[in-house]
Amino acid sequence: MIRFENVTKRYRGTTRPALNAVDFEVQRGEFVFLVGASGSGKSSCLQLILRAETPSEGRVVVLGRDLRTLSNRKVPYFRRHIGSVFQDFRLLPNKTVHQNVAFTLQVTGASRGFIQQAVPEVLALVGLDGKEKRLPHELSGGEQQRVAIARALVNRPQVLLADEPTGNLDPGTSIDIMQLLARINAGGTTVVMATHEAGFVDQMQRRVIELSNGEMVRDERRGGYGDTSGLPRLAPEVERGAAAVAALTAVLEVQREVAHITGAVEPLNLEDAQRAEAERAAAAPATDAAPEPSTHTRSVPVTTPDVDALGLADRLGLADKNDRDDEVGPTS
Ligand SMILES: Nc1ncnc2c1ncn2[C@@H]1O[C@H](COP(=O)(O)OP(=O)(O)OP(=O)(O)O)[C@@H](O)[C@H]1O
Repeated sequence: MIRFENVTKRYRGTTRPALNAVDFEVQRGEFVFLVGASGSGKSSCLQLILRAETPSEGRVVVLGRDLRTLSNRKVPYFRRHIGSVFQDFRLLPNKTVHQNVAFTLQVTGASRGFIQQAVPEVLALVGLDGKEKRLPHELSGGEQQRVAIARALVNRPQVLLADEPTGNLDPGTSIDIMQLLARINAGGTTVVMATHEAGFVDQMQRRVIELSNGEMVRDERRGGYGDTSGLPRLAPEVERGAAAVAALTAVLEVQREVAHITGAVEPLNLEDAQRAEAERAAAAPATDAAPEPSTHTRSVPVTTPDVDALGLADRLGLADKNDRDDEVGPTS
């Protein structure tokens, strides 16, 4: 149904190919996830299937047509068999839900009678009955994506391409959209979806094609997302540094009060301490494990005051000595 034969794609003005000698075949009715880090070539694959781009080398064959030999004049007819949805929905803002979907049929010259029948049917399929007269801005993100899916399906395409279809949606809405795509696939439509959603890929256990720097590095029948190290994530060091600085600030406050009472404390320079903490955090290997309490907070040269007596212990969480391992700083 879709075949990439040794496909290389070089965009004008770039040195590294976006796709390099990629080979795979998708059978009718399959659900295929395209995964890989940003820039690995997922969208380029979808653009080639849609004939929005052409390969620099190799062949792309879709629905039995070699897209190299497909004339520009025939591309709109070819695309009627390929539905596509994108992260940003791409709806016509001044047209209602019904008009957005009907528009696709109007440009292909469908009869009025067919449009009147097909549009409500496909809107019901995606769960949008009753919302026909709404404008896109009167819909939630999930509903807008459903309109885009309805529009992609109204021609009853054999293939549905989805480029990060849940990328702009909250987790709950994303699950609804994934369930809808799975249902469409169960109805016989071949689905090829580029995604960064590791959770969905892991749960659905469908075919996974993984790209890395334009090379196909995995093609697994029932796969998971695999290596998530390429996904953006918060650096734990920053959290640890923030917690340590909060602890240092607290200790400084104790020092100041102790100094006020006893006059016996060496002043601690917060900037020096922060710099030391930053250097320590940078030197420490990144880890997902719960951060160790900063050792800096324990080596501050405070002359043993009776902290409890200062009335600050409870406020700083120092009263119970058994709770030393508690993280300092924001906890949620
Ligand atoms: N029209 C273009 N002109 C030049 N370079 C492009 C073009 N489209 C994509 N590229 C480059 O091709 C490479 C692959 O991009 P592509 O969009 O296919 O990756 P992707 O895996 O879909 O990324 P993302 O997950 O961020 O959408 C990137 O280096 C990108 O900069």
